[in-house]
Amino acid sequence: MGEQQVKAGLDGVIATDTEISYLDVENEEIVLKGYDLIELAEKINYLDLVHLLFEGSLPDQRGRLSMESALKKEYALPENFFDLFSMLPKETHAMDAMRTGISALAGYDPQIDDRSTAANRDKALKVLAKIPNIVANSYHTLQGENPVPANPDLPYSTNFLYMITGKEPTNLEAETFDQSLMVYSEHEMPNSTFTARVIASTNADIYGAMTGAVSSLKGPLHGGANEAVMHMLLEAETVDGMSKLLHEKLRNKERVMGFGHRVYMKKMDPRALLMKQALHKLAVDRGREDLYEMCERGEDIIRQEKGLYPNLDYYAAPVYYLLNIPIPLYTPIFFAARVVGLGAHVIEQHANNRLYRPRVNYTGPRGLHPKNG
Ligand SMILES: CC(=O)SCCNC(=O)CCNC(=O)[C@H](O)C(C)(C)COP(=O)(O)OP(=O)(O)OC[C@H]1O[C@@H](n2cnc3c(N)ncnc32)[C@H](O)[C@@H]1OP(=O)(O)O
Ligand SMILES: O=C([O-])CC(=O)C(=O)O
Repeated sequence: MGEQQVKAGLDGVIATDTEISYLDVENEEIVLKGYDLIELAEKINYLDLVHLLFEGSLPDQRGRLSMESALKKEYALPENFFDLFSMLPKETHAMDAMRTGISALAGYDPQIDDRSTAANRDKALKVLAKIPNIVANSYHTLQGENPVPANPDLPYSTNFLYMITGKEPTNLEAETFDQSLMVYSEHEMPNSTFTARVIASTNADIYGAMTGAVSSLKGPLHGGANEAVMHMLLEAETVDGMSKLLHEKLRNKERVMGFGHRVYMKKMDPRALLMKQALHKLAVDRGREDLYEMCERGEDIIRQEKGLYPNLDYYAAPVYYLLNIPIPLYTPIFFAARVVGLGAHVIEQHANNRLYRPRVNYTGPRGLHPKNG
């Protein structure tokens, strides 16, 4: 095999054919099954989008109700499941607790070794049904709080937010949270989706693929950035504080969390723009226009100084803050929203599988020999 040029970070490398989604950078469109994700996020709700990704079409009223009722039947976790979380050290990060929960679900699924599209869809729906319970209640358990039981009278995403905060959300809160789940739902081939597909390509099961994806998503260069953004905003405290902090970070050549993207790099992430608008509405509602102004100031500075634009995590973080969501749950929520996208990718991988097994450009020594004895 002759030497081939390595693309660091597989930048620009095409990993697979897919019918799920595509980042059309030229036209600034995130294509999801033929639709524009932003238009979907403005017009439909999260469960409609789940229907689109799993069934291939937007639902009518009957399809919507039947998907919601199928999910509700699967809300409950196996008996004594929360004991798992009470055994973990109190310091365990919410992402690690969630990863443990998803991994543990594998043993309860009699269909685990069935990789057919129908069985994989059932399994992905089960994870989707149970993920609000795992995210909210692994956290509550680790905090020494009582689990918040699901309220099946609420719509799926409203119930998710309710289980996190323990309070029934207002319409504005519920709609904003639902929209955030939509913009986080699927994004072509990020590191976590690639991880899931690589794992699935060994014919491993969907729980294994998703557990691996959680580990990938936790990293601060990926999903972990939303938490880091909120810590930065809290450290900055004020609009002027934001200027000071960012200039200091730039002087120290630090990466500023929530900015830049492998694919958008020179353009604003359209999902960030939608969350920016959502933040404005919430900030006005809460009398926290200062938080919105801090974010705008940060956006201006990083564009002027580095030519970089915010990604989704930059504006999702303050949105979650104003929804009274604890910061350690920001990345688990990102993952929960992405279960649908990951599920679709594992289904597609198993339906037309070839093992991922690339080669290397070896740069180490050759011809060495161990000494005898
Ligand atoms: C929803 C999501 O998961 S979106 C991603 C969330 N992650 C973040 O917000 C973390 C901050 N951002 C970053 O670290 C990067 O922009 C990434 C990881 C998202 C993309 O990285 P890559 O495509 O690999 O770009 P790379 O790391 O090579 O950066 C290219 C250049 O831009 C600079 N750069 C990129 N992002 C940033 C940033 N956020 N702050 C400061 N400089 C940056 C790099 O320092 C580098 O400069 P150099 O060429 O002078 O060394
Ligand atoms: O696409 C990426 O590399 C990261 C990202 O924005 C996402 O996963 O939503």
